[in-house]
Amino acid sequence: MLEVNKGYKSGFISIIGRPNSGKSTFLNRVIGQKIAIMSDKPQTTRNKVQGVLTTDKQQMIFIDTPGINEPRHKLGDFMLKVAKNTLREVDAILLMVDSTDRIGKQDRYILEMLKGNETPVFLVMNKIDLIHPDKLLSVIESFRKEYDFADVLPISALEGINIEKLLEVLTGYLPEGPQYYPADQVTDHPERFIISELIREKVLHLTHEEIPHSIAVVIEKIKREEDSEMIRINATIMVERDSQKGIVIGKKGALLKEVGVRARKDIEMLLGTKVFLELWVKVQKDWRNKKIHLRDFGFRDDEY
Ligand SMILES: Nc1nc2c(ncn2[C@@H]2O[C@H](COP(=O)(O)OP(=O)(O)OP(=O)(O)O)[C@@H](O)[C@H]2O)c(=O)[nH]1
Repeated sequence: MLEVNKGYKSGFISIIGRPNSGKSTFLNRVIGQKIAIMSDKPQTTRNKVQGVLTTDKQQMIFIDTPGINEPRHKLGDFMLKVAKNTLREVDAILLMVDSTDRIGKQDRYILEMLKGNETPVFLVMNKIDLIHPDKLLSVIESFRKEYDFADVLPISALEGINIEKLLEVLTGYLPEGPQYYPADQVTDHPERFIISELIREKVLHLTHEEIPHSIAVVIEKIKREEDSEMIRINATIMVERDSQKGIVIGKKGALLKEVGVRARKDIEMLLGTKVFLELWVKVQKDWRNKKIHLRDFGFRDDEY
């Protein structure tokens, strides 16, 4: 699942902009029925995953970046740093603007925060259904004077104008990458995080120093078996190097098996039912670079 298939693209996209600019309307429009609203993410998550758009060619993960819209005095230095770091690590940023508004103090504040950041920023001029094209051009001009946008994309989130075009442009900026979320995932499972942590804990316990804490466990599937109380869980342990894969699997699979036995016991306690746990180990070279994102997905990071 998390292997990078050649040509498959995936990435994290931060949607920022003033309140009322149409961010929610946009997300609903983009993702519609396909939305996987991650409303039950653990409270510790910093950036909320708002929706995942999966096709056979790409996966776009839209995240909310708290703190961006706040005036500076309301933010601690730490939060500000966190927000800035996030914006540096996503693959694209959509700055959503209500085209009927003039550029304002808050927009300037956001643009100021983006300066020096190399992530492509797209100016999304929303609500074009409400504005004359001539006026639109002058508003765009006032924004472009302030920032070097990767592209300017006029849309109407409400009426669905130019949405496909926007996605197409965005796709061009996504890197090749794995499918982070299963395609069929409609809602996130609240126990998902705890289960992944239980498995991760067993791996770390049984491997000592050789395996860094940055390993992650991705729960691919949690499914109740038909006609039985048994729950089937498929999980992948992500490591960074082949050598680590060998360690986690162990001689003739002994270590992985032990991880499975111990984790299964705990998970059965947690869920109060029999569990069939299937574990895989995969090497994902770029894993560490995606660390920030993964933390947002509910993976703990002890170094943070
Ligand atoms: N005419 C028109 N109205 C829109 C469009 N997009 C959003 N709106 C309206 O603008 C208002 C604000 O939209 P939201 O999607 O809630 O805005 P938001 O940016 O998510 O707002 P916050 O949650 O406060 O940050 C709503 O009444 C929407 O119906 C559009 O393209 N055209």
